[in-house]
Amino acid sequence: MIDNISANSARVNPNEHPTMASRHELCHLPSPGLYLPVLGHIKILLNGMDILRTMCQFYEKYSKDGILFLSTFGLNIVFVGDFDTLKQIYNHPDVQHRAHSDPKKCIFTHKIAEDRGEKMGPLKGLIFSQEKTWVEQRRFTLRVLRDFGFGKSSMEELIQDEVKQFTSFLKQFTDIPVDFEGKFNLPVLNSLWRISSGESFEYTDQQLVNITKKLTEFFKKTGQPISSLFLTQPWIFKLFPNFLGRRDDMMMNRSITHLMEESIVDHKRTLDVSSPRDFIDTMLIEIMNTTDEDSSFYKETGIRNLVNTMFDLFMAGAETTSTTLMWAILYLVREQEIQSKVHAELDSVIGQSRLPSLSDRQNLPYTEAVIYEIQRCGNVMPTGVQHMTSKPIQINGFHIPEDTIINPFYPEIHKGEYWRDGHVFRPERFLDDSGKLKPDEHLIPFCIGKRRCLGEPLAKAELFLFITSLVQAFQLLPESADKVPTEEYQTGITVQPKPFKLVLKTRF
Ligand code: HEM
Repeated sequence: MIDNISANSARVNPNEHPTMASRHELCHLPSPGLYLPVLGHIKILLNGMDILRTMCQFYEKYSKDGILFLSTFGLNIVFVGDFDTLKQIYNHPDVQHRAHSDPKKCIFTHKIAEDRGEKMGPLKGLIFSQEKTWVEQRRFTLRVLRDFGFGKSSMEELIQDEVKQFTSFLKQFTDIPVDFEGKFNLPVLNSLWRISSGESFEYTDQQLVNITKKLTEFFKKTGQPISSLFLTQPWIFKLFPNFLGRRDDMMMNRSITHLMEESIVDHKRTLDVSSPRDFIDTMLIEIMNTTDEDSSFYKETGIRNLVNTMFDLFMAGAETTSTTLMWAILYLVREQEIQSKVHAELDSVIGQSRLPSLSDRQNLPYTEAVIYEIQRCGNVMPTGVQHMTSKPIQINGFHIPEDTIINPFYPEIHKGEYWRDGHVFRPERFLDDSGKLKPDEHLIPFCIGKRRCLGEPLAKAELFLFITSLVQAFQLLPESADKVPTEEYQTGITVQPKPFKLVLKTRF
């Protein structure tokens, strides 16, 4: 059960910590016990470097009714590992914020704005905005992306072009051990960039190769507990500006902002209001037509929202999709029997003379089930994206104060008790007795509720077209019989497989 608490119930003392609920209001929640000011739950810090493994152990040992409260370096987070509880919470109108209700107290979003070189303050764009700005930006982005591509055949053609280019690029690596790390970043990013800005990059574009590399590093680093210091102890970074490589992060963020700004300037110069070409043109026209000063599309505010929304699409869409594709390759290499079944299904439905298309999906239930299983086991965002309560709520009998961070806990949602053999890669769990695809609402890689992933249709199309086209063209083999890649991972916001090599053999 989830309820609102009446307006006069316990409120947060905003002086105690500027970004989150106070300690005494959270200490009744299920947690690993001893919880010190600044350091937080000391057991997390004593438990070694693998934060994800530690969290799984703690979830098993200390959670109650799907709830676990953890604090590291003063960052207090409630994790939810129960599907039904998460469904209620993430649909709740008072759990749709990303940050503190008072913009002055959003250290998290101030940091992001500062990193991006944003002079107009925090909460711009899509992922990190809330309330009016978020509603307007999300509605607009969904509509425009739908008109320009998402769910349309034009989107499919763009991705297919990219897949073709990528498959022929890979032909130079056949029959030798090859490391795939980073190889999906550019084609994935190109599909997204083509849809939103009408442009595309060369795979050899050094500036872009560097940005994608830095973005990957940034995703890895930000998932570590020590990175909580950014949010809770900003004074450290005033004293030591390059602590934890913060200056590099800022440079990386600013080069992405710069890329967006340049593209917007180019679009402004060549804009024809009667014939918008892409997302940027359409938003520029919306900005030109907006006279309401409170609108997130008004004049310079509108431009800054455009820059940040573009940044958000780039950031949210590239790393998640390419990491999922890395897990796809890993599981296909590990599971040769499953790969053979996919080959057989693709050969019988599509053959060799044409590329797979989205309309083939309905005739490829086994392949679709394999993709579901890749998303379930790969679990690329183990703690999703944070939400914050804008009012106190009651969950499963627990009081959660206003301005508390809430994250999903995917290792439990995607691999826990519900799935019985959740740690086994078994696509058949998504098929019924007659071999038809059997989706399961507990599989939620794109999350659930009002803020669920906005790029889901694009991501699903990319996963399907990249995976099927690669398997159609190649046999993916381990480097040698005794070097089968393991499911070992590198933690961060997204979880990547540890680097491994495979051998590609051309099939036709
Ligand atoms: C396999 C690929 C992907 C996965 C696993 C994924 C997963 C997620 C998750 C878990 C969230 C958080 C939802 C929440 O806060 O409740 C999210 C949000 C978001 N995703 Fe994705 N995503 C993927 C691909 C994409 C793509 C391709 C795009 C870009 C077009 C995209 C754009 C976004 C945006 C803009 C948000 C923020 C939505 C909001 O705050 O309203 N994602 N995604």
